[in-house]
Order: sequence, then structure tokens, then C-alpha cells
Amino acid sequence: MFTLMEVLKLLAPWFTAAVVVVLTPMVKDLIPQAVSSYLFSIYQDYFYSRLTYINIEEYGDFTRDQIYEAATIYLRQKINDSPKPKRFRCKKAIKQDKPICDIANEEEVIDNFRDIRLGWKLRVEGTGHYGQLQPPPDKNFFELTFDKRFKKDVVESYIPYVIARAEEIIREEKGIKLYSPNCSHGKALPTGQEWSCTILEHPATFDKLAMSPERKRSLKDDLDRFVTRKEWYKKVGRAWKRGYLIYGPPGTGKSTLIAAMANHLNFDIYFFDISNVTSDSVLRQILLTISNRSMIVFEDIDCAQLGKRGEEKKDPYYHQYTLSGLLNAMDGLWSSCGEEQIIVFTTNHKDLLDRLDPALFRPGRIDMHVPMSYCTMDEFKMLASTYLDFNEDHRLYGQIEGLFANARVTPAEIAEEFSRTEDADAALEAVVEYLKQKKIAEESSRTEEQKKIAEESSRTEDPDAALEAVVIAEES
Ligand SMILES: Nc1ncnc2c1ncn2[C@@H]1O[C@H](COP(=O)(O)OP(=O)(O)OP(=O)(O)O)[C@@H](O)[C@H]1O
Repeated sequence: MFTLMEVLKLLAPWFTAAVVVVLTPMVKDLIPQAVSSYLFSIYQDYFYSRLTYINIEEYGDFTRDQIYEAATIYLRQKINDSPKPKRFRCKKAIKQDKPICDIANEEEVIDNFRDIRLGWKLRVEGTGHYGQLQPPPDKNFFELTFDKRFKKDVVESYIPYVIARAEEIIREEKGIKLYSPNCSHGKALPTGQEWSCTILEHPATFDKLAMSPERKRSLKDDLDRFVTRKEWYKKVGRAWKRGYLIYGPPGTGKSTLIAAMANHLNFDIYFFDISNVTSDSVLRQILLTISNRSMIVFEDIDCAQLGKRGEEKKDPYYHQYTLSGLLNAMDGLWSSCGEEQIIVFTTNHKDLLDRLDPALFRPGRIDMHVPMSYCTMDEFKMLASTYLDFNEDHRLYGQIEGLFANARVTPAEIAEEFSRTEDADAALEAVVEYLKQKKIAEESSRTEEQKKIAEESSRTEDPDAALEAVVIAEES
């Protein structure tokens, strides 16, 4: 005995033929309206009973869904090939070269995968809280439609294919995104609105960076090893993340190095200002929205008001974030959500880090310390090569090296001198003059300091009080 569905399946080609015939105007006129509608509805029921739908929501448990994000990127390319969609959504940031077109709501994009026909539709579901001052955002989701016989192939092969393809597209696209937190009066915004994004157009590369060649090579090797070790991290049961602490005086190239690292890896950068976060849960919620293959940068960590663990002073009105909140977010839930992420902390005062809990900087959280220093002669020559295209020896190099021994100068100061002219002789002479002036200024400030210390210690005959006065004078 045949079941009803089997009978329908057998008759499907006949139904199709019948529908075509019925719709042909000449024949249509000969068949009563009621009969043609009836045949058409049977065909429709049969057709739709074969379909199944998968909803892919933009957010699940605070995090942006990986399939949703991948589908957005994948469909961006697909809409160029698909004849179906009549409407697109287009956007372009000022710094972007060309507009980006995305699928519009309710428009369908057709895709084919191993003879499976798939339909993608972007849908929006209103949350209905329109009277509120800050209504929760609408829910976006993709509706993926296909013949239900292929459910296993779609879930196990097609969706992973879409994710892998999206990752390839990201790698092919040059633009690195730079995210900064979108905060309003110190309060984090609702999910989906945390970050504003621009395109990073920083031309920094490792080649142009003035940094000791050994340090540069070891950092580059470390980054290259990190991105290829997915299986290793899985094998040892660790989150696929790596932490770097970049430290050095202002102007030694910490921000330039971050841009060079992002350009080298083609990772997006998220600048994280912890002082805008009002609580641990908000901090965790924001961290969870950070996508894979990105760098999370905590700048000037010594300025963040993070005490040692257990000593957090919570200000009920503003700074409610805590060190343990940051540590938990880094180690806990967040670690298991994102992949292939790099955390960078920067500071101008490595010694001031003593104020912070050493737990923050143990291996596993901070795996590599990267010092950035005042200009050495080798770094000076690298800057001359980058800025002046000057790669030979110069009569002034001996003098400049001698002056470096007495005047501390940052690569930023040298870069500024080199930016004024393209004539190598004139630029190097200007540097000599600059270093001489700097030496005089540093010597006179040292003399002033010594005078102050001598004055303070001469005010008392008590050796302890004199020592204390000297320490105060030195600190000031
Ligand atoms: N090591 C370097 N190599 C090449 N250029 C550099 C280097 N250091 C500084 N510069 C130049 O100086 C400018 C300022 O440097 P940068 O902002 O990277 O320094 P920083 O250490 O991050 O400073 P701050 O601590 O004040 O933020 C850069 O735009 C770059 O042109």
C-alpha cells in the first residue's frame, strides 16, 4: 500500500505539468476557476511540505552568532551573482573605498550547494517596546529554506562551508576594522550597539618600525606561530588566545607596533576603555561581542583604577569595574567564546605596574613582554631609511651616536625632525642640533635637581629627616 505522501511524490511531475497547463491562458479559460484553484493549492501544499526552515538569529546569549556573522559576509558576495534580490542595503564609511551592499529585509538570495537549492532571507522581528526611551533593538535573523531531505547536508556541510568561506573573504579583504567603545555617559549601551567601527588605514608594518631586529623577529615569529596553532591549543585544552604587554616611554612606538601587528595578521582592533564600564557583568557582556581574529587593546593600563585582587574599592556612582571582573572575563566565559584573539596591554610606566596585581601579568594572561625604548643608533638608521630613503653611512653618524649617549630621544622625536625635509644632509644636521639642545636641557634639569636635593638636606641635621627630604625632592 502507498501512503498519501508517496502517491503525491509519484504524481508530482504530473501536478507540475498540470499547473503549467492550467496557467496557460487559453487552457485556463476552458477550465472552471474552482478546479484550477484546487489543483494549484494541491501543488502548493505538496511543494511547501518538502521545505524546511532554519532560523539563524543575530544574537545568542549576548554574543553575536558566528553563523549569522559569516552569512552576512558570505551573502554580501552572493548577491552579486544572484538574479533574485531587487533591493539591497548599501553603506559606506568615510574612509572606505567603496560601498558595501547587503541583503535587504525580506529579500531572498538563492544559493546552490552540491545540487541543493537554498534560499536565504533576512527577517526582522520587532520587540514591540516602542514607548520606551531606549527600546531594545529589533531581532534580526536569517531564514534559510531548503528541501528537508538535505537537512543533514545543510547542517553538517553547507553551514561549515559558509563559515569557512566567510573567513576566506575576510582574509582577502584588506580593510582592518578599528572598533572603539560606544558609551554614553559612562554607561555601556545595549547589546549590538557597543562598538563604533572605522577602517584602520595605518600603514605601519614591521619593516618600517624602528625596533631592535631581534625583538622584531621574535615578536613576528611568536605571532606567526600563534595563528597556526589552532590544533595545539585544542590539544592542550587552552583558549586560542595570546597576551602581550607593550611598555616604553611615550613616543617609542607602542601604538605604531599595535597597528603593525594588526596589519601583519589582518586582525581587527578593539580599543577597550575600561573606565567606561560600569560593572563586571557589562564588561563581560561587551567582551563577548568581540569577534574572532581580533586584537583587544587595553591602553595605558597603569592609569586604569584597578587595585590588587580583594582590594577593589567600588565607587557606587561611577567606577564599578573591578580587577577580578577583568580577570574573570579574561579567563572564564570569554575565553571559551572567542577564538584566535590577541590581548594587548600598553603602559608608559612599567615600574608602576607594581601597583597592579601580578596575577594580571602571569604567563597565560600575558605571554610576552615587549619593551619599546629610546632610539638606539640602529633604530635611528632604520628611521633614516624609512623617512629619507637614506641607507648609507654618513659623516654625522659618529657625532649622533656620541650625542645619544647623553640625550634620551624617542623615535617619535626623530620622526618629527625627519618629516621636515627630504634632504638627508639637512635632516641629519637638524637632528644633531636637536640632540645638542636636548643634551643642554637635560643637563640643566639634572643640575636643578641636584641643587634642590642639596637645599632640602641642608635644612635639617637629623639624618632621617634629611633622607626623607631628599626622597621627596627626587620624587617631585
Ligand atoms: N619605533 C618606531 N618606529 C617608527 N616610527 C615610530 C616609532 N616610534 C614612534 N614612531 C613615530 O612616532 C609617532 C608616535 O608614535 P606612537 O604613537 O606609536 O608612540 P607611543 O609609544 O604609542 O606613544 P604614547 O605612549 O604617547 O601613546 C608615530 O606616528 C610614528 O610616526
